[in-house]
Amino acid sequence: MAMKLTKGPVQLNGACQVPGDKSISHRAVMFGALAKGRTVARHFLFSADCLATIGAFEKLGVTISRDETSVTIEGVGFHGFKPAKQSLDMGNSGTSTRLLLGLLAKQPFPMRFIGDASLSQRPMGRVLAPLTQMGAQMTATAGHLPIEVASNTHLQAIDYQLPVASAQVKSALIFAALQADGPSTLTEKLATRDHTERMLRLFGGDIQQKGLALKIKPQTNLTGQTFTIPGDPSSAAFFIAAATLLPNSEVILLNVGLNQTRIGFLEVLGQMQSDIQVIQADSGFEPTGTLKIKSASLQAMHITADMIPSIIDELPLVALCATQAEGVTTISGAAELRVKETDRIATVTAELRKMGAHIEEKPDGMVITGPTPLHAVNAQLDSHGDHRIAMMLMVAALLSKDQFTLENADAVAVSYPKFYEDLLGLVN
Ligand SMILES: O=C(O)C1=C[C@@H](OP(=O)(O)O)[C@@H](O)[C@H](O)C1
Ligand SMILES: C=C(OP(=O)(O)O)C(=O)O
Repeated sequence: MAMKLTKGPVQLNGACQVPGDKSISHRAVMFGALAKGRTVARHFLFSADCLATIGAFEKLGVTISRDETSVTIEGVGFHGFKPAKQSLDMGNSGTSTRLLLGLLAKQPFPMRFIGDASLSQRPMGRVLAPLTQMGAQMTATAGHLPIEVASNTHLQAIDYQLPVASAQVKSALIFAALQADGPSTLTEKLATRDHTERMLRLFGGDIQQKGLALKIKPQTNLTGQTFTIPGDPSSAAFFIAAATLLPNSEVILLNVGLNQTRIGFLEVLGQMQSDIQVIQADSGFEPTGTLKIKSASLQAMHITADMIPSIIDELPLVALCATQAEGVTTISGAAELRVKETDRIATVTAELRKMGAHIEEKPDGMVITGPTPLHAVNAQLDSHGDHRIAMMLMVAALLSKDQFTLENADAVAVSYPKFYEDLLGLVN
């Protein structure tokens, strides 16, 4: 599908509530299935990625029902899954694949994991290596999907230093460690999103944290819960960027997740001199709040490796903001961007260059010189099938005020099916 707009607007105004957090929605289904009893997750994100997680559990015999905004999971416990008659199709979702490989590493029946063309090129060795060390029986083709998981009845505890900063790897190993034969220790290089740890505690589990080290005891007695999922800060980021960059804008975003491991984009924009007011709400199992964003003139900044995990999914937008900021912005230590839905260093550079941006590609980041006006006419913008690139380019195209076409615009279905509707609803 190609998105076409005939005339770019000049400002964004109004209030919006972005859909539920993608990372937390995946985990709600996973913990809901593993627990005993019923789980109800409100403000659930019904996007293609989360539907892949739901579909996998349904194939494993879990009953999951939904209404417009919530999902209900009838938990079966760690030992209640039934052999799937078909392959488990992970679609485009790295989170579903990696977390489920850990969660399902000890089942007394074989499984086959498959995914779409993009997912089938993404590295899975990062979870297969430690899971195999724990005793899981998994076979991939050169570290990629499809993956055959053999029947397995034993997992050994592990003491593991994560070589990449990845919440997906950490979470896969937490799920496996819950089913191991003794306590496991996982140590991170940099703090990554901690939604798995928080949700484990919410479901009655225990996980000890000391600095960057996690200690997990074997435990399979989780209890179903009812809770509300906060708005996804990574989806909110598109509105934050658009309101900041489009002059005379003022946007209020309600019920946005403000977990410390996810607010790097707010911190980066703050350092770039944005105008964002954060009103914290009462903290539940995940902190949330309201954001009020006004237009601002941005200044360049240097983004280094230690900041990357908390802005990993927002980096395409950081690059866009940098094209409008005064000075030279550098992003380094972000090589992980190369193994996302697309090589996001390459796609961001290529697409924003088409619009006239000054961006230089580096092996682990980008160097962006601003401010430069962006032009979308005849740019033939293309998301390359990557949802975050599609949404970033939509914001970039609004800035250009030009008529434009965005190829593969429907990629937004992966994390935010109603993105265009919500964004254009604030345009005036
Ligand atoms: O754990 C998660 O829910 C996620 C972790 C991150 O991936 P990595 O762990 O591969 O960095 C992030 O990019 C992805 O969108 C969601
Ligand atoms: C990288 C992402 O997701 P996943 O790894 O789950 O495909 C993302 O949503 O930007």
